[in-house]
Amino acid sequence: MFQLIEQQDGLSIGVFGIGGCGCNTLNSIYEQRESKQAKLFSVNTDKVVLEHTQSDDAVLIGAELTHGYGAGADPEVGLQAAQESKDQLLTLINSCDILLCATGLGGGTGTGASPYIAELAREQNKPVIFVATLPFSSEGQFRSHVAQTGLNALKEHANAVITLPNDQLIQVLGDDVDLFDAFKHSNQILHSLIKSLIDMLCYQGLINVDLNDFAKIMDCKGDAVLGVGKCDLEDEFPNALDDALNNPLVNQVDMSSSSGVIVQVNCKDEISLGSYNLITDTVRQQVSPNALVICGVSKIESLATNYELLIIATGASAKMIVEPFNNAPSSEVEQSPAARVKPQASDIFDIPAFIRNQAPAPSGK
Ligand SMILES: Nc1nc2c(ncn2[C@@H]2O[C@H](COP(=O)(O)OP(=O)(O)OP(=O)(O)O)[C@@H](O)[C@H]2O)c(=O)[nH]1
Repeated sequence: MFQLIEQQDGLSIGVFGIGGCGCNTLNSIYEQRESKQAKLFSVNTDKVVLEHTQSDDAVLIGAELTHGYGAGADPEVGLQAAQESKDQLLTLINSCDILLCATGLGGGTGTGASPYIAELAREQNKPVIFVATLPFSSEGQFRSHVAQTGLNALKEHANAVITLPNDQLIQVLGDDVDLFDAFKHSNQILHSLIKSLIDMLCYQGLINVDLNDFAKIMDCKGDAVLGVGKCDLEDEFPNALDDALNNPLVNQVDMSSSSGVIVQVNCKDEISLGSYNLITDTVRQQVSPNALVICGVSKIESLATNYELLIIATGASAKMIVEPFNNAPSSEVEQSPAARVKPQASDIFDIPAFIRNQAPAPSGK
């Protein structure tokens, strides 16, 4: 259990982007952020990616171990890199009250460093929430297995882990979607989940969900789901609710098994009591009568739409599980970081880091 947290003048939220995917998400958040209440921290073993990530503070983890060349898709290297940089990570962790982290599971840095960062945060009594992508099936069984092992480790330490399987990008956006557009879309979802959390925690609500309510819900073990729905008119609430509860890009969980739920309604102006009741009743009907349901309402004039619903359910069981790993073909086992050399082209950041890293090293380097 968490100790009660004294909320001072302002809550300090640390948004951590860990590994290549996490850093891409930070770039998207940085470009669109409205307030500096949330501090953005990039964490990577890859120096070049870090230099191209927009954040308030950056930590190159494992500089001695990897020389800034990434973790080579080896989570053990990601873990050791984070352990080498424990003091710098602790400085960042201790500068915030709550950690919201974005990462991509399946590579070395995010998969290896994330559970360790979550563990450090829990030791410091800080609530820590992860939003993590799972790799495309086409990336191979080796990466799926690495991701699944990392996810299990992450769940042991983080308060809540929300997963976005990349495969669902294809199902939702279609086979023809450009890979970069698909990632942009996914990063936008990661961004919107994190932004809604920041809004809920930072704005003083009419009915307020504070950090201790939040910590209570986050303390319910099991799978977590977090969804956002938006609308301009009150009679569009059923659709917005459906969007929040059934975002096809977020791994679905069985709401009826969930033991804790936060329903947060943000509105630009006001909301009728009838609509508020409709929203909270609909959510209550989906969960067990014993579940702890906390509802909040905040007025946020800067919202892009008139209403925004945020639903966080924890302690649930997953509806969808990543296929277990059998035998990884040896050809899929990737090179060690020391054996890899990075290309230097200046337009390289048009290519997601994990694809860049699979490209053969340029000859002569
Ligand atoms: N949705 C989304 N997924 C990404 C993105 N970048 C990478 N991924 C996914 O995340 C997984 C891990 O890739 P990275 O984040 O680049 O890897 P890393 O954690 O930095 O690890 P190393 O490169 O081995 O040091 C990949 O297998 C992809 O499935 C992105 O921008 N968006």
